[in-house]
Amino acid sequence: MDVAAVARCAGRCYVSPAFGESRNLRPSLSDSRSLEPAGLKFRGKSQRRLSFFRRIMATDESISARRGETQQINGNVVWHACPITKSDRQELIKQKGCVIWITGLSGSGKSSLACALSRALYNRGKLSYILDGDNVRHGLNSDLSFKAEDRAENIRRVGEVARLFADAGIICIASLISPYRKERAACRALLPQGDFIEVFMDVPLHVCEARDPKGLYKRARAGEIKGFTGIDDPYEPPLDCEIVIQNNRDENSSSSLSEMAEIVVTYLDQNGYLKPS
Ligand SMILES: Nc1ncnc2c1ncn2[C@@H]1O[C@H](COP(=O)(O)OS(=O)(=O)O)[C@@H](OP(=O)(O)O)[C@H]1O
Ligand SMILES: Nc1ncnc2c1ncn2[C@@H]1O[C@H](COP(=O)(O)OP(=O)(O)O)[C@@H](O)[C@H]1O
Repeated sequence: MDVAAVARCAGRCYVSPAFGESRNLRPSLSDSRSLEPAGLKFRGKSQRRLSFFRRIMATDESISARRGETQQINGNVVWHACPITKSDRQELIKQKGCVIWITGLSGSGKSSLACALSRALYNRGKLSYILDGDNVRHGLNSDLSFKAEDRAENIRRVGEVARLFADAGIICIASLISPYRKERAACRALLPQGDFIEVFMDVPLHVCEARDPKGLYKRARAGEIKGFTGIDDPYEPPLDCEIVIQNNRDENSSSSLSEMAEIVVTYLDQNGYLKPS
């Protein structure tokens, strides 16, 4: 789909102009980083070994972007770099790792879009993996509730896992309510600039509530579920996300799902994620 086609969908979906051009924005890395500010001094042979170590570390883009020069050592734990880098992995699978972060109310269509997007990418021979809030809460995050601190921890963990997938070269699709701006911003900050693509499912509460596929809104209205997002718990819509999708069709139209997926695929294509760096 071309830009004009994206514009034709503008009633429901649009790409934020503020972010539409964000390609190749990874910070340039220099070999000048040093462990010395962290208190380590290397001289002679050790200095040469350190140069090699630095060279390896400098190729690990996502980690470098995330951790400052002085943060390669965390207490007694030293970052262990591997000479096979993100770039190597991306070259191998002919795509660029990134995170598509889909946020919105329960029933807004996050999981549906995630699946449609994964299918659309698969059809183009691109590898993606979905981290869905519902599913992750069955395993990794099964210890977390829906109180604010636990939602924050849920989002933090998924953000960290998503970063690892992106570092693997995979297009990671995270679909969580993720109601708080601060936590979404923290996940964005884990990735090199441009590699966190936030998609807002902009669907009014009454539409989500009318869908109510799991009957949760009904139970929340009846007071059986406390702290339900949109009912008696907050949702903070993004102010500056890359893509907004107004998914408020009520009919069971699978074509709208594939159209929405195509909007995201177009964004990825135009921003260079569907080919190696
Ligand atoms: N209290 C409360 N508030 C909101 N949602 C609730 C709640 N309790 C259970 N559920 C169901 O939990 C599903 C997963 O939520 P998330 O992990 O995405 O939520 S969060 O990001 O931690 O806020 C979420 O899935 P989706 O409906 O797919 O959004 C809900 O169905
Ligand atoms: N564009 C769409 N076309 C048809 N049905 C949709 C569309 N978007 C969402 N739905 C339906 O709305 C309900 C909620 O979607 P879902 O993806 O489970 O939302 P969420 O993951 O945000 O809770 C599901 O029954 C889904 O089939």
